[in-house]
Amino acid sequence: MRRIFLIGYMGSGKTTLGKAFAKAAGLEFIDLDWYIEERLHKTISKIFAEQGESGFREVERKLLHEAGDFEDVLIACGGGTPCFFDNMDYMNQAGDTVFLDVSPEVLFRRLKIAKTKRPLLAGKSDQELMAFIIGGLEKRLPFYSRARYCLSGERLESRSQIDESVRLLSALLSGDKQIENEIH
Ligand SMILES: Nc1ncnc2c1ncn2[C@@H]1O[C@H](COP(=O)(O)OP(=O)(O)O)[C@@H](O)[C@H]1O
Ligand SMILES: O=C(O)C1=C[C@@H](OP(=O)(O)O)[C@@H](O)[C@H](O)C1
Ligand SMILES: [Mg+2]
Repeated sequence: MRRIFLIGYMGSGKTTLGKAFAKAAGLEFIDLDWYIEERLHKTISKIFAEQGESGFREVERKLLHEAGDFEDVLIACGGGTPCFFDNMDYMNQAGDTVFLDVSPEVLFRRLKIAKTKRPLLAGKSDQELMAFIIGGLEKRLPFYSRARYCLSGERLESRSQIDESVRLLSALLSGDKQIENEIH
């Protein structure tokens, strides 16, 4: 039985790489944000607007546990998932956790064009967005760094880069020490 949790900042590529890796590995793919939206019949932005961030975090925790019961699954978390309650402990005991590591500059480039669906970023100017990413990463790294594995998520911009990252993740999870040396 395999259960993999992908974690990392917004825009690090959890959804993109998770979907591609699950397909290649024959695992079910669950994007936690999409799962929440389906179960509640509401967008993430609507949940934030109606229940505030604390309401969203309660729902996120509950549905993380629900999805975390499934077997042979890859779960792409939301950027904040590991940073609330005992979610990181839960994921580390339920399966393999992988932190997708991406620099603030690359996150900025990706998130600049994908702000609207992310309520924490909506309406921010370029300067505010960059400051928010740097500050957010600083606060969240202590949680992200508790993942069992770490992989660079910088190269996910084309089909061939995604395929290569799928290969690297597969080698990392199968215990290839050389890959661990390459990425650290
Ligand atoms: N080729 C690309 N060029 C620029 N941005 C991209 C490209 N592919 C994806 N993105 C953006 O980068 C972000 C990262 O992808 P995603 O998998 O959604 O990250 P996460 O799930 O970690 O937030 C997405 O918001 C997406 O819109
Ligand atoms: O970082 C965060 O706190 C969030 C990240 C989002 O997921 P992605 O990381 O997939 O964008 C989503 O869960 C919500 O908007 C909050
Ligand atoms: Mg996502």
